[in-house]
Amino acid sequence: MTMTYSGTTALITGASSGLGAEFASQLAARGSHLVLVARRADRLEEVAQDLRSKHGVNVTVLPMDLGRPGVGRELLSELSSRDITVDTLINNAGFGTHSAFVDEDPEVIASEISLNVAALVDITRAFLPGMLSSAKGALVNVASTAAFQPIPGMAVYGATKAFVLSFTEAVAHETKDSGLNVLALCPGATRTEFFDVLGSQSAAVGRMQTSAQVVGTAIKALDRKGTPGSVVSGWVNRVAAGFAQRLPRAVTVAIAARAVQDW
Ligand SMILES: NC(=O)C1=CN([C@@H]2O[C@H](COP(=O)(O)OP(=O)(O)OC[C@H]3O[C@@H](n4cnc5c(N)ncnc54)[C@H](OP(=O)(O)O)[C@@H]3O)[C@@H](O)[C@H]2O)C=CC1
Ligand SMILES: N[C@@H](C=O)C(=O)O
Repeated sequence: MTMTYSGTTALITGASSGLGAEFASQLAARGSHLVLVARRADRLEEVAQDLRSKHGVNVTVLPMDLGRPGVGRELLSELSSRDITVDTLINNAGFGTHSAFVDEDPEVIASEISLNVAALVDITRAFLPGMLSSAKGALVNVASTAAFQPIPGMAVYGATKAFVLSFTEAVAHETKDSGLNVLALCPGATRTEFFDVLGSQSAAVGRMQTSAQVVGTAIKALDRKGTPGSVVSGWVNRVAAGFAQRLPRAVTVAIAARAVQDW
């Protein structure tokens, strides 16, 4: 059953680059109006202008730092004041850190948890009631294959993504009869600005996918009758995630420690 996005509105966090910009592009191509959020206003405007002219959809740009308490309510009241109702929410903004935990900067890891976990939960809580009553859209939370095992060298990042996966699958179950499709998207290494922000390319495990492949996986999963609570992008990543869930925990930690290099 193909989802109909035409005439609905999607709020996408982290839409100034990478997977967020690609979600914006694929949803606009299906006729969805957009609300784009991230910190870099110029990059959001570039994405917005391109999609307005290609697809004739309404695109609202909200430059905002989401790594602060209360962002869910702030976004909701800003959009209510503009009479914009959100049918689809793509919680995509996030970043990673890569070093031994003892060497991590306490302020940076606090921001990482605020953005990857606290903001995602807060924004979901703020918009879920409206999305449940609309029942025309989807909630997609971007987790990672990092969610399937502890990752020495990326301890905080892996834990934030394990949270996102667990949280989203639980919400998917709670809302399964509501008409809202809820999905945790688990990409493996993907060619975006993620590894530049991380400051290391050696944390990329396996063959890189493109943003188009990863977002295509999510859109396809949402189109399926009986959308799963989570989906892993790419068959190699699916096999690896399957092993990670079946092997003894000590073995998966040791494998992850070797796979993520230079920490
Ligand atoms: N690339 C990969 O290999 C993988 C990525 N992921 C996940 O995918 C998601 C998207 O990352 P990806 O596209 O790869 O990386 P990018 O670095 O390209 O995109 C990250 C996005 O998040 C936004 N962002 C970062 N910090 C904030 C903030 N404080 N407030 C608001 N927006 C913010 C950035 O915009 P701006 O700087 O303008 O604020 C940007 O739009 C993340 O959750 C990441 O963990 C998961 C698995 C693999
Ligand atoms: N899964 C990616 C990040 O989330 C990675 O391979 O590092």
